[in-house]
Amino acid sequence: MTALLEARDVKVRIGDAAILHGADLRVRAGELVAVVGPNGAGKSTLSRAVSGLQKLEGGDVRWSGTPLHELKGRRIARLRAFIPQRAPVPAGVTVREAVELGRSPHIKPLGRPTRHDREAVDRALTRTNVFDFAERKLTTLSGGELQRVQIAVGLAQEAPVLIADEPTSHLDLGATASVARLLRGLADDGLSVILVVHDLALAAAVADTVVVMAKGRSAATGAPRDVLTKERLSEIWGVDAALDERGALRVNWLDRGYT
Ligand SMILES: Nc1ncnc2c1ncn2[C@@H]1O[C@H](COP(=O)(O)OP(=O)(O)OP(=O)(O)O)[C@@H](O)[C@H]1O
Repeated sequence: MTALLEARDVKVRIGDAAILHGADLRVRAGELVAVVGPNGAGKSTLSRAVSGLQKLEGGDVRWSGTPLHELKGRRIARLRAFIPQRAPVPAGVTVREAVELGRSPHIKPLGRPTRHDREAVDRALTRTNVFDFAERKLTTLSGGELQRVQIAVGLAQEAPVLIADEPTSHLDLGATASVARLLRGLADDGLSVILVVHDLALAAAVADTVVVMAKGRSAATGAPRDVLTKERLSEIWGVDAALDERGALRVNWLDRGYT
């Protein structure tokens, strides 16, 4: 099957620092890919670079076969929706108004939203279970509600690939599970999802494919069980941990042999 995104040997330099120097990322239709790795490994930079939000120094990035540099503005916005780690929460804006902004790649400058645009917004509000508070201001929402709204903004864009950068990083367990179920459900429905995430237990539970980033490179890619091995968890994160027979992450939190 053709990959919707195929990124090879991605290189990014910021100032004097080589941030990425050989990262690969690929996603197929209906696949949920989790990008994991320690702090500073380059996960966010990779997700931004393949999305066209961070200048590339090298590498080959293609969306449905088209090189990224040929995809400007509305064209790239129709191929991928990017949900940033810290999306702005402007005062006075309602949930519905925020989600309507997700339609902007489809509405001509000075054009008016069509019936299809309004339906796409309603579908996104419903799918993320935020329809009931669509008229509330963003500033009144809990962290979990706000994150589901950000996903709704992405869904309203109706792009075949959704990229979410750490959508669960500030959420409690219940809100995290809700976002995890939502993203898995979207992938089961055929959307491609790239999830940048620290939580290895979550990645192991929901992902079809895990990409491990370390020191600016993609160090391993494959099914969670093949990639999140005891040896790799020890080598890259310095912890004694492994997936159990059901694929759940078990961590030996207090092992004195690891510092
Ligand atoms: N604008 C920037 N200027 C300078 N350095 C940057 C910039 N953006 C990122 N970096 C550096 O690039 C490296 C990778 O950052 P990145 O945010 O991609 O990592 P990450 O794996 O997502 O980390 P975390 O899990 O902590 O969010 C870090 O060392 C970071 O300090």
